[in-house]
Amino acid sequence: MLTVESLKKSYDETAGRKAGRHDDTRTYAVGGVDFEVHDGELFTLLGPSGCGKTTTLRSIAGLERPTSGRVTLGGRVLFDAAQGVNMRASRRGFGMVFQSYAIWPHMSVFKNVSFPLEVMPRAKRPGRKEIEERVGQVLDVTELGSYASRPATKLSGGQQQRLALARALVTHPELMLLDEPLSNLDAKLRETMRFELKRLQRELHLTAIYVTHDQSEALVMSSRIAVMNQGRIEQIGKPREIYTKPATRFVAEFIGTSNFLEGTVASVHGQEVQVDTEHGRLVAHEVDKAPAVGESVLVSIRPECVDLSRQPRGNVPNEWSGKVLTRAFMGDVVDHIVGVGKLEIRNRSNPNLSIPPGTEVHFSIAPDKVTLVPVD
Ligand SMILES: Nc1ncnc2c1ncn2[C@@H]1O[C@H](COP(=O)(O)OP(=O)(O)OP(=O)(O)O)[C@@H](O)[C@H]1O
Repeated sequence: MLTVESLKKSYDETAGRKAGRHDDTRTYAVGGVDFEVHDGELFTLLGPSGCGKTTTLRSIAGLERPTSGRVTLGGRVLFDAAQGVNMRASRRGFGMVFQSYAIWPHMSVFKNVSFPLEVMPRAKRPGRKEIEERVGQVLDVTELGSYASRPATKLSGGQQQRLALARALVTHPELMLLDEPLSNLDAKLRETMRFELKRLQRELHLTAIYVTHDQSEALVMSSRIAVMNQGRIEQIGKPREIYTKPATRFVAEFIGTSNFLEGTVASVHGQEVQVDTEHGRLVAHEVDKAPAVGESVLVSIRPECVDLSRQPRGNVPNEWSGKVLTRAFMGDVVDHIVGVGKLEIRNRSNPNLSIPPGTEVHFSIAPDKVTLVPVD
């Protein structure tokens, strides 16, 4: 539905002009990103502060003029640097919700939502009756129906956030652009709103681009995630893929926690790869892109895939032993740090298994949970 091709944005245009075409010394906030957003999808741009998420979103919205690249929506060209096309933001017809949800404080809840329809150009503006119907509908789906006549400022934070959403939805936008819309809410409300937003997006079959630096928010809500780092996309995939098969060290580190071991490939048989590390050999199964024998790789193992036990199991692959150094109880899970020589391996278990520091233990890792990340 939406296609973004080779999008670049530098805020440093004068340096670029001085440098000329062949010696570009500009710094790029977005350094060339490509992606497609499909119909009905919630597509997330995820990455640390300053990686270029907002700049990418604002470029799609028409609020920033990209330095180069092309943006199309269903075949309609919104921006094309080469052809000199740059459609005005107001003509792109997107619904936008930002971190500061900026509802209109002097208006009622109803008026906040009806206003965008009332100020539409005369040719497009719906009649009074249709306005009432459409506002009623979006207030219902955002569960604000019973607050219609209340002043907007007399709503809780979560309700104000839903109002911002209702106001963006009422114009029936083809695409919603959401920039950290939950970041002003307290932790508990943020969690509830994640599910509400996801429900709304599904029920209304909305297509949305969602910007966040919060990896758990991205994992919960997204159809697909693009992980960004320093103005570039490191990986695009479904949440489970991004989590279980990180393509780069950055992705593995940014999403969740992981144990990392450096190793060298000892053998490859189809999708089974044996890797020698300083601390012992590991076997990995279901390796999609098998590396070559002798190649350096980074092994990534999620803490919940480290299967800890007091007794050796024997007869299982990837079984190592060590000593518990630290134990941390976190309510629903317990983490153990196990020392293997100089290496520290983090395990995450059900709290039923709680082993005190100083205990000799054994652990194994199922070969399909051993992920090999190419060395950058
Ligand atoms: N108007 C501007 N003028 C100059 N530099 C800017 C401007 N806006 C953003 N930048 C720079 O561009 C880079 C990308 O910023 P951007 O806001 O897109 O990142 P982000 O990933 O959305 O970060 P955050 O999560 O902190 O909002 C940063 O280095 C930032 O300092």
